[in-house]
Amino acid sequence: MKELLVLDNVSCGYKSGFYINDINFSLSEGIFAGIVGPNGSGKTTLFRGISGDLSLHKGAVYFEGKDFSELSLREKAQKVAIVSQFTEVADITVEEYVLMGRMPYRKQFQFFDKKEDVEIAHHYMHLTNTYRLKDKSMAALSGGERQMASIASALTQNPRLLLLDEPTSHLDITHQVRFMNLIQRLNEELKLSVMMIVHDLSLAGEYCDYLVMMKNGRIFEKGNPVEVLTYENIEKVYETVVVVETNPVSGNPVVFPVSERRMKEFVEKTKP
Ligand SMILES: Nc1ncnc2c1ncn2[C@@H]1O[C@H](COP(=O)(O)OP(=O)(O)OP(=O)(O)O)[C@@H](O)[C@H]1O
Repeated sequence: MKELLVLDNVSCGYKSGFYINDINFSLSEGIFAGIVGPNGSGKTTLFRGISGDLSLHKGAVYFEGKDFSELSLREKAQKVAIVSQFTEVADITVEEYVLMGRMPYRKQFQFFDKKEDVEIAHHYMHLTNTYRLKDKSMAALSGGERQMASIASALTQNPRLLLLDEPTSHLDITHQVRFMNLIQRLNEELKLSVMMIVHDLSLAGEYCDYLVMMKNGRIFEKGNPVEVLTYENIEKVYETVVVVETNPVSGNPVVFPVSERRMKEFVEKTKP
């Protein structure tokens, strides 16, 4: 399959000290990829390096074979859309906010939204169940609703790759699963490639084709969920005891935490 995104020995970070280093992986077109790793391991920094928000200290990011840093802002926005963890919101309506996703397609001196842009925005608002909030102010939405409006806005950009920074963090389990199913459908039906930062390892295992596991600014492991989500890898990276089982329906790995007390009892019971 064609390679969409290639990270070649990427290093980037902040003057104050934190850097991600030696990042190498490639994503094929149509992939649903996940980034996992503990708090502070560099997942968001990696996203910022890919999008060009942070300049690279070393290495390069290639998108469809071209050096991504050499594309114009407009070209970048037509290829990659990012939904970040904390969306800053102005006091504008949900519809106005979602329509902002069409900016990269506006012609110079085009001051009004074209009918086609409004249709595209409404289509994605229906898909994300945010059309009902169309006239509400972004500032008056719940965290989960705001996240869905951000997704709608990102989709109206018609990107080739959607980068999602912890999109399920504000959602209850019903909405988490609904959201992941929606992204899975978009991935399959629109051939939209997706890379998502996911904290819930079982969700990552169930939905992603490919995982990159980060630790202290480096890739600890990459591959399919079965290769990456082993209890040995998780214990080394998260310094937490877990049990990994196989989901009987999907065959994907499911990760269970084990409390300190139960672990002690288990060790006592199984002592020879
Ligand atoms: N703007 C910044 N300036 C300086 N340091 C930063 C900045 N943003 C993040 N960092 C630091 O870089 C490190 C990695 O942060 P990053 O946000 O990439 O981690 P993460 O894996 O996404 O974490 P989380 O799971 O908590 O969101 C952290 O130690 C953080 O404090």
